[in-house]
Amino acid sequence: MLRIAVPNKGTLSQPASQMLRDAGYRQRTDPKDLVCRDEANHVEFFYLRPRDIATYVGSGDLDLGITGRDLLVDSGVPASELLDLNFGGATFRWAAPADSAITADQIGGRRIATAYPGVVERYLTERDLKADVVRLDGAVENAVRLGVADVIADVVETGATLRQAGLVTFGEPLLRSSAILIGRPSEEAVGAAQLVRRLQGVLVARSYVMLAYDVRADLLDQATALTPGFESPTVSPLHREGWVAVSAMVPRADVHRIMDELYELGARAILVTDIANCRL
Ligand SMILES: Nc1ncnc2c1ncn2[C@@H]1O[C@H](COP(=O)(O)OP(=O)(O)OP(=O)(O)O)[C@@H](O)[C@H]1O
Ligand SMILES: O=P(O)(O)OC[C@H]1O[C@H](OP(=O)(O)OP(=O)(O)O)[C@H](O)[C@@H]1O
Ligand SMILES: [Mg+2]
Repeated sequence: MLRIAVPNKGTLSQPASQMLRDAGYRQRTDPKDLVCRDEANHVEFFYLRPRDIATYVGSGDLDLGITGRDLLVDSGVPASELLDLNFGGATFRWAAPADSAITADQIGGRRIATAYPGVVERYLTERDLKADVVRLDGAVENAVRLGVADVIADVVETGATLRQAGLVTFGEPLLRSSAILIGRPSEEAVGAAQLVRRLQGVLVARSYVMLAYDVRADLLDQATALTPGFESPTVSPLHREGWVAVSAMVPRADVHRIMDELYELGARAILVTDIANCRL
C-alpha cells in the first residue's frame, strides 16, 4: 500500500483532500479521523500537521505527502518536490513597521522573528549574513510591536494581517510557495506514478475547458490559430456546405477573450464545457 500524508488542519487541508477526491481517491468524512484506507486504490492516507509532513516523508516512514513548498524548505529534510498542485499560493516575505525605512540589504545584524527559521537561515547563509533569528510559533506580526524583533519574515497571502499590524513588506520575496506533492529523491514509491498522473489530470481539467464552435471552412486557419488545442484541434464536416465544426481545449483564463475573437471572425454556436478529468 502506498502511504500518503495529507494536511489535517489549516489552509491546505480542505483543498488537498478535495484534489485527492477529484483524482478518484477516498478521503475521510470526519475531520477528526487521522487515517483513511482506500482499498480499491491500494492507498492509505495519514492526516498530519503540514509542518510535520516533510519530516515523515524525508525519513521514509511515509511514501508521499502534500505540504507547502515553504514548509519543505524550512524542514531541510531530504524530500523533493514531485508536482506543484497549484493551490495554497503565498509568498514568504520580509516585513517591518511602515516608518522603519529598512531595506533587504540591511538585514544583517537585525533581530528577525519568524515561524520559518529554516527558510530565513537559508537566505542568510546564501548571502553570508549573520542575524539573530527569533523562532516563534505564529502570530509573528506581533513580535516587532512587543519588542522582541526588528523585522519579521512570514507567509503573506492577501497582506491583510500585515496591514492590520501596521507592517509593510520590503525587498523581494524569500520564496514563492504553493501546495506541492513531495517524495523521497531518486526513490519512486510503487504506485506513485499513477497518483502523479491522476493529479496532473485534475490540474489540467481545472485550468482548461473544451471549446466547440462552427465556422466557415475558408476561415478555418484563422479560427484554429486562436484555438490550437493541446495537440491539434478536432475538425469535423458539417451538413451545411462550406462549414466545419471545431473543438479544442483552451486555457480557462482565456476563454472569454477567445470566444469574443471567434465571434468577431464569424464563428457561431460557440459552446464551452468543463472538463471533469483527463489523461493527456
Ligand atoms: N493565508 C495563509 N496563511 C497561512 N498559510 C498559508 C496561507 N496561504 C497559503 N498558506 C500556506 O499554508 C501552509 C501553512 O499551513 P498551516 O497549516 O500552518 O496553515 P495555517 O493556516 O497557518 O494553520 P495554523 O495557523 O492552524 O497552524 C504554508 O505552506 C503556507 O505557505
Ligand atoms: O496575508 P494574509 O492573507 O493576511 O495571510 C497571511 C497570514 O495568515 C497566516 O496566519 P494564521 O492565520 O495562520 O495564524 P498563525 O500566524 O497563528 O499561523 C500567516 O502566518 C500570516 O500571518
Ligand atoms: Mg498559521
